[in-house]
Amino acid sequence: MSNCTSSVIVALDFDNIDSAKLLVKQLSPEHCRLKVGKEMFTMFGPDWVKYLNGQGFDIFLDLKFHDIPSTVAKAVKAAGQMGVWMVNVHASGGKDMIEAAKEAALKSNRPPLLTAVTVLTSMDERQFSEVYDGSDITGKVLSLASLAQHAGADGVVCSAIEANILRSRLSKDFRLVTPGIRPMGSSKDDQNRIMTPAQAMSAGVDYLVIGRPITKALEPALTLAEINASIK
Ligand SMILES: O=c1ccn([C@@H]2O[C@H](COP(=O)(O)O)[C@@H](O)[C@H]2O)c(=O)[nH]1
Repeated sequence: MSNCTSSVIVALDFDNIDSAKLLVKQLSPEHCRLKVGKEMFTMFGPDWVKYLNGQGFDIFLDLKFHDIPSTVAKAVKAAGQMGVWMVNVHASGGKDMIEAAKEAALKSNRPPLLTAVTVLTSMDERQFSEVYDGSDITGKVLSLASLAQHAGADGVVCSAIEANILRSRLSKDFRLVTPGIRPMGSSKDDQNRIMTPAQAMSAGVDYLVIGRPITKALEPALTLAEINASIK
């Protein structure tokens, strides 16, 4: 584990490892954690995660496993062996799947935190209603988060918009990990449920996942420093 003092997790979504390494060299493990997602893991695999770990960063492996319990358990075990700090599954995979994932995580020497994705932050009401009938986003996030907590997850991935209600209904140490974070004035891209870093922290979020507003900034380290200052 690093001695990170920040709540920011920088999402590394690059199709080129040299560009990603150039960015990482400008960042410090004290000032942020890093997230490796589907694109970079598919292209560069466990070696990329080990490289970042070797630079001293805590790594959130964001592969959002969603499969039968035994398959997810084996994937989480493999993630634990890679030494990641956090790994995630889809909460909609159900209680048995989350329990199996948690059991597998606990078998690691240094068990990763297990979080469960509720409703993707890119989803607005229209997209949501095309997938789920007869419920609203907040209600669905709350029910998936309660399920995840009862199944032993350490927290959920949700939008900061839901943080207030989750904080009031779930245990205090249940981690809220929120993508869809946009500093004032930055493009929302394909995110729909967004908040600024300061708004999210006031709503009770534990970790802010921020990708493009930092990775595409002219001066990523400066942008990160400004975000960190805004949430002190
Ligand atoms: O609901 C979710 C779950 C995961 N993500 C991931 O977070 C980052 C966000 O990147 P930005 O560039 O800041 O939009 C990205 O890697 C997603 O895969 C999410 O956005 N929403």
